[in-house]
Amino acid sequence: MKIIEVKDQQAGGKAGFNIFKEALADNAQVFGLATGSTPISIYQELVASDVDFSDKISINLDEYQGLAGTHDQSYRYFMNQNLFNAKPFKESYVPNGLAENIAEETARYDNIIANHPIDLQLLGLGQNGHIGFNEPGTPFDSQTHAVDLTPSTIAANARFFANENEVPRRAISMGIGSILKSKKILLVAYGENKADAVAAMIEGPVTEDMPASALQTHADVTVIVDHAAASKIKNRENITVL
Ligand SMILES: N[C@@H]1[C@@H](O)[C@H](O)[C@@H](COP(=O)(O)O)O[C@@H]1O
Repeated sequence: MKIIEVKDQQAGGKAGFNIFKEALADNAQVFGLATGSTPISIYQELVASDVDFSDKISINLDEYQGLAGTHDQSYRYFMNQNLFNAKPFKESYVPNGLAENIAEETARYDNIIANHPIDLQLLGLGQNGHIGFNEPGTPFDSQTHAVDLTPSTIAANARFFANENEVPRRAISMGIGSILKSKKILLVAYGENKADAVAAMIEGPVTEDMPASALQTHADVTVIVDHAAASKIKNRENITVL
């Protein structure tokens, strides 16, 4: 893994933006995208730039079950607000949170991923080490699946809702197996509350108890962290400090 340590989220946004630019220069066609507060500074850099995604495809990691794309906490809505309205793609896929037949929806999504191999996958990191909504215990070969969110994820995501009761209990997520098929992966994490998960992801055992540790098995992963998120990494020789 290539580890880049930056001063703050703004600097992380610029470093992440450069990786998107490199991918575009390398003829990337399909971008795997993420939600949460972490990717916002990268999206701001993309929106402010002359980057053109109008002939590219995006595939998002996940969506809450039960929320329409027009709900202001749905991930479709988040993506429209933070990126797609300003930088439209030729096609932007997000799981359908209102799908009645979940098996059909997950199969449809797997088909989309199979038909559009992801060139660059952007990831945030849950405090418990989740990537997308792949909670601890998710098999490393998983495809798109329905997820029961853990109490810690529900509590962590409650900050975006009026109260914890309004946080959906279930989601649809791209699987770890699908994420690992991406040509290149960029994971971003900021803040002290991510420091344990960051260290475990990079230096801990590769175990399904720590979903992000699966990234140790991938050949092309870049991690962008701020000082606080990097603070528990033991081997500092591998870190490029910008
Ligand atoms: N499903 C998303 C993840 O994809 C994201 O990485 C995580 C961290 O969010 P934040 O970046 O706001 O810390 O939140 C949610 O659970």
